[in-house]
Amino acid sequence: MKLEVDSVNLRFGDHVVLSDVYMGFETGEVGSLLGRNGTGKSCLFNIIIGSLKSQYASVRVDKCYYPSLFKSNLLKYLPQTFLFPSNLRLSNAAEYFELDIENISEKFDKFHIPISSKFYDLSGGQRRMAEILIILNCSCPFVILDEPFTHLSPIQIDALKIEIKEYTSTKGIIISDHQYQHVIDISDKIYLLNAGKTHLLKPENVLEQLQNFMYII
Ligand SMILES: Nc1ncnc2c1ncn2[C@@H]1O[C@H](COP(=O)(O)OP(=O)(O)OP(=O)(O)O)[C@@H](O)[C@H]1O
Repeated sequence: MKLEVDSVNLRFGDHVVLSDVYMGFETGEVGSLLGRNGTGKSCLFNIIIGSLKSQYASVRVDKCYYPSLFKSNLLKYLPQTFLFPSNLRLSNAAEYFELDIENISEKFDKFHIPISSKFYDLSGGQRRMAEILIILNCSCPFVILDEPFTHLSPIQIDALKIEIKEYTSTKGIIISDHQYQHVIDISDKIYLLNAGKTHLLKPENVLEQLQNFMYII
Protein backbone atom coordinates (compact mmCIF):
# COMPACT_ATOMS: atom_id res chain seq x y z
CA MET A 1 0.00 0.00 0.00
CA LYS A 2 1.13 3.55 -0.60
CA LEU A 3 0.43 6.60 1.55
CA GLU A 4 0.95 9.91 -0.21
CA VAL A 5 0.55 13.49 0.86
CA ASP A 6 1.03 16.26 -1.63
CA SER A 7 0.44 19.92 -2.44
CA VAL A 8 0.54 20.69 1.28
CA ASN A 9 0.43 24.40 1.96
CA LEU A 10 0.32 25.64 5.53
CA ARG A 11 0.68 29.10 6.95
CA PHE A 12 -0.18 30.72 10.25
CA GLY A 13 -0.91 34.36 9.37
CA ASP A 14 2.12 35.58 7.41
CA HIS A 15 4.28 32.68 8.59
CA VAL A 16 4.54 30.17 5.74
CA VAL A 17 5.39 26.78 7.30
CA LEU A 18 4.83 24.33 4.41
CA SER A 19 4.85 25.16 0.75
CA ASP A 20 3.76 22.60 -1.87
CA VAL A 21 5.11 19.64 0.10
CA TYR A 22 5.09 16.04 -1.15
CA MET A 23 5.91 12.79 0.68
CA GLY A 24 5.19 9.17 -0.21
CA PHE A 25 5.58 6.08 2.01
CA GLU A 26 4.95 2.41 1.35
CA THR A 27 4.21 -0.62 3.50
CA GLY A 28 7.32 -2.75 3.95
CA GLU A 29 9.57 0.24 4.60
CA VAL A 30 10.69 2.68 7.26
CA GLY A 31 10.33 6.21 5.95
CA SER A 32 11.63 9.20 7.85
CA LEU A 33 11.20 12.92 8.09
CA LEU A 34 14.10 15.02 9.37
CA GLY A 35 14.26 18.77 9.78
CA ARG A 36 15.44 21.48 12.13
CA ASN A 37 13.27 22.58 15.06
CA GLY A 38 10.17 24.42 13.94
CA THR A 39 10.37 23.44 10.26
CA GLY A 40 6.89 21.86 10.40
CA LYS A 41 7.34 18.10 10.88
CA SER A 42 4.67 17.74 13.56
CA CYS A 43 2.34 20.04 11.62
CA LEU A 44 2.81 17.84 8.55
CA PHE A 45 2.02 14.69 10.56
CA ASN A 46 -1.07 16.37 12.00
CA ILE A 47 -2.19 17.32 8.51
CA ILE A 48 -1.73 13.69 7.39
CA ILE A 49 -3.87 12.35 10.21
CA GLY A 50 -6.43 15.09 9.73
CA SER A 51 -6.14 16.89 13.08
CA LEU A 52 -4.72 20.10 11.58
CA LYS A 53 -6.39 21.92 8.73
CA SER A 54 -4.05 23.49 6.21
CA GLN A 55 -4.80 25.90 3.39
CA TYR A 56 -4.46 22.89 1.06
CA ALA A 57 -3.41 19.23 1.31
CA SER A 58 -4.17 16.02 -0.53
CA VAL A 59 -3.80 12.83 1.55
CA ARG A 60 -4.22 9.52 -0.28
CA VAL A 61 -3.82 5.82 0.42
CA ASP A 62 -3.64 3.77 -2.74
CA LYS A 63 -5.03 6.77 -4.62
CA CYS A 64 -8.15 7.11 -2.38
CA TYR A 65 -8.51 10.52 -0.71
CA TYR A 66 -8.82 10.73 3.08
CA PRO A 67 -9.70 14.00 4.82
CA SER A 68 -9.18 12.33 8.22
CA LEU A 69 -6.87 9.33 8.02
CA PHE A 70 -6.87 8.92 11.80
CA LYS A 71 -10.51 7.82 11.75
CA SER A 72 -9.93 5.34 8.93
CA ASN A 73 -8.10 2.48 10.69
CA LEU A 74 -5.33 2.80 8.10
CA LEU A 75 -2.98 4.70 10.38
CA LYS A 76 -2.08 5.15 14.04
CA TYR A 77 -0.08 8.10 15.32
CA LEU A 78 2.18 8.49 18.33
CA PRO A 79 2.65 12.21 19.06
CA GLN A 80 5.74 13.74 20.69
CA THR A 81 3.80 14.08 23.92
CA PHE A 82 2.52 11.20 26.03
CA LEU A 83 -0.53 9.61 24.46
CA PHE A 84 -2.37 7.98 27.36
CA PRO A 85 -3.58 9.40 30.69
CA SER A 86 -1.25 8.56 33.59
CA ASN A 87 -3.88 6.77 35.65
CA LEU A 88 -4.75 4.33 32.83
CA ARG A 89 -3.60 0.70 33.07
CA LEU A 90 -1.43 -0.47 30.14
CA SER A 91 -3.73 -3.45 29.57
CA ASN A 92 -6.74 -1.09 29.29
CA ALA A 93 -4.86 1.09 26.80
CA ALA A 94 -4.06 -2.05 24.77
CA GLU A 95 -7.71 -3.11 24.89
CA TYR A 96 -8.78 0.34 23.74
CA PHE A 97 -6.68 -0.27 20.62
CA GLU A 98 -8.24 -3.76 20.25
CA LEU A 99 -4.98 -5.63 20.87
CA ASP A 100 -4.70 -9.27 21.90
CA ILE A 101 -3.55 -8.97 25.53
CA GLU A 102 -1.71 -12.32 25.58
CA ASN A 103 0.24 -11.45 22.46
CA ILE A 104 1.10 -7.93 23.63
CA SER A 105 2.12 -9.04 27.14
CA GLU A 106 4.91 -11.10 25.60
CA LYS A 107 6.18 -7.96 23.90
CA PHE A 108 6.00 -6.02 27.17
CA ASP A 109 7.83 -8.83 29.02
CA LYS A 110 10.65 -8.54 26.50
CA PHE A 111 11.13 -4.93 27.60
CA HIS A 112 10.52 -5.75 31.31
CA ILE A 113 7.35 -3.66 31.45
CA PRO A 114 4.48 -5.25 33.43
CA ILE A 115 1.26 -4.89 31.43
CA SER A 116 -0.76 -4.69 34.66
CA SER A 117 0.97 -1.39 35.58
CA LYS A 118 -0.58 2.00 35.29
CA PHE A 119 1.31 4.52 33.18
CA TYR A 120 2.26 6.55 36.27
CA ASP A 121 4.05 3.48 37.69
CA LEU A 122 6.57 3.61 34.83
CA SER A 123 9.69 5.67 34.24
CA GLY A 124 9.65 8.16 31.35
CA GLY A 125 11.52 5.72 29.09
CA GLN A 126 9.35 2.73 30.02
CA ARG A 127 6.25 4.78 29.42
CA ARG A 128 7.47 5.87 25.98
CA MET A 129 8.36 2.27 25.09
CA ALA A 130 4.96 1.00 26.30
CA GLU A 131 3.15 3.54 24.13
CA ILE A 132 5.30 2.69 21.11
CA LEU A 133 4.62 -1.04 21.55
CA ILE A 134 0.87 -0.45 21.71
CA ILE A 135 0.90 1.67 18.56
CA LEU A 136 3.21 -0.71 16.65
CA ASN A 137 0.95 -3.66 17.46
CA CYS A 138 -2.22 -2.08 16.06
CA SER A 139 -3.51 -3.84 12.99
CA CYS A 140 -3.18 -0.87 10.63
CA PRO A 141 -0.94 -0.66 7.58
CA PHE A 142 0.74 2.64 8.57
CA VAL A 143 2.16 4.01 11.81
CA ILE A 144 3.67 7.43 12.50
CA LEU A 145 6.06 7.71 15.44
CA ASP A 146 6.99 11.31 16.29
CA GLU A 147 10.28 11.28 18.26
CA PRO A 148 10.17 7.61 19.34
CA PHE A 149 13.74 7.64 20.69
CA THR A 150 13.16 10.48 23.18
CA HIS A 151 13.46 9.27 26.80
CA LEU A 152 14.98 5.92 25.76
CA SER A 153 18.40 4.73 26.91
CA PRO A 154 20.92 3.60 24.24
CA ILE A 155 20.22 -0.09 24.85
CA GLN A 156 16.45 0.45 24.55
CA ILE A 157 16.96 2.46 21.37
CA ASP A 158 18.93 -0.41 19.82
CA ALA A 159 16.20 -2.90 20.80
CA LEU A 160 13.51 -0.59 19.42
CA LYS A 161 15.35 -0.19 16.11
CA ILE A 162 15.29 -3.98 15.67
CA GLU A 163 11.62 -4.07 16.66
CA ILE A 164 10.68 -1.31 14.19
CA LYS A 165 12.42 -3.13 11.34
CA GLU A 166 10.53 -6.34 12.20
CA TYR A 167 7.18 -4.56 11.99
CA THR A 168 7.84 -3.52 8.39
CA SER A 169 6.85 -7.08 7.42
CA THR A 170 3.23 -5.87 7.76
CA LYS A 171 3.45 -2.09 7.92
CA GLY A 172 4.88 1.14 6.67
CA ILE A 173 6.51 2.93 9.58
CA ILE A 174 7.08 6.67 9.42
CA ILE A 175 9.35 8.26 12.00
CA SER A 176 10.77 11.63 12.89
CA ASP A 177 13.48 12.02 15.49
CA HIS A 178 16.45 14.35 15.99
CA GLN A 179 18.69 11.38 16.83
CA TYR A 180 19.44 11.31 13.12
CA GLN A 181 22.09 8.59 13.19
CA HIS A 182 19.52 6.11 14.55
CA VAL A 183 17.02 7.34 11.97
CA ILE A 184 19.53 6.82 9.16
CA ASP A 185 20.38 3.31 10.44
CA ILE A 186 16.83 2.01 10.01
CA SER A 187 15.37 4.14 7.22
CA ASP A 188 14.74 2.94 3.69
CA LYS A 189 13.83 6.46 2.66
CA ILE A 190 14.51 9.87 4.24
CA TYR A 191 12.86 13.21 3.55
CA LEU A 192 14.41 16.41 4.83
CA LEU A 193 12.12 19.34 5.49
CA ASN A 194 13.85 22.65 4.88
CA ALA A 195 12.43 26.13 4.26
CA GLY A 196 8.92 24.74 3.80
CA LYS A 197 9.86 22.06 1.22
CA THR A 198 10.60 18.34 1.47
CA HIS A 199 13.69 16.90 -0.19
CA LEU A 200 14.05 13.16 -0.74
CA LEU A 201 17.65 12.37 0.20
CA LYS A 202 19.77 10.18 -2.03
CA PRO A 203 20.77 7.07 -0.03
CA GLU A 204 24.46 7.14 -1.00
CA ASN A 205 25.60 10.29 0.86
CA VAL A 206 22.95 11.16 3.43
CA LEU A 207 25.29 12.83 5.92
CA GLU A 208 26.73 15.13 3.26
CA GLN A 209 23.22 16.17 2.20
CA LEU A 210 22.25 16.82 5.83
CA GLN A 211 25.31 19.07 6.08
CA ASN A 212 24.41 20.87 2.85
CA PHE A 213 20.97 21.65 4.26
CA MET A 214 22.65 22.71 7.53
CA TYR A 215 20.69 20.15 9.56
CA ILE A 216 24.05 19.02 10.93
CA ILE A 217 27.49 20.64 10.85
N1 LIG B 1 -1.30 26.56 16.15
C1 LIG B 1 -0.23 27.25 15.73
N2 LIG B 1 -0.28 28.58 15.56
C2 LIG B 1 0.77 29.29 15.11
N3 LIG B 1 1.96 28.74 14.77
C3 LIG B 1 2.08 27.41 14.93
C4 LIG B 1 1.00 26.59 15.40
N4 LIG B 1 1.41 25.28 15.41
C5 LIG B 1 2.68 25.31 14.98
N5 LIG B 1 3.08 26.57 14.69
C6 LIG B 1 4.39 26.95 14.16
O1 LIG B 1 4.66 26.14 13.03
C7 LIG B 1 6.05 25.85 12.98
C8 LIG B 1 6.27 24.35 12.83
O2 LIG B 1 5.95 23.72 14.07
P1 LIG B 1 6.15 22.16 14.27
O3 LIG B 1 5.74 21.85 15.67
O4 LIG B 1 5.49 21.41 13.17
O5 LIG B 1 7.74 22.02 14.12
P2 LIG B 1 8.64 20.72 14.20
O6 LIG B 1 9.39 20.61 12.91
O7 LIG B 1 7.82 19.53 14.60
O8 LIG B 1 9.64 21.15 15.35
P3 LIG B 1 10.45 20.30 16.48
O9 LIG B 1 11.55 19.57 15.76
O10 LIG B 1 10.97 21.36 17.36
O11 LIG B 1 9.46 19.38 17.15
C9 LIG B 1 6.69 26.46 14.22
O12 LIG B 1 7.26 27.70 13.86
C10 LIG B 1 5.51 26.67 15.14
O13 LIG B 1 5.72 27.77 16.00
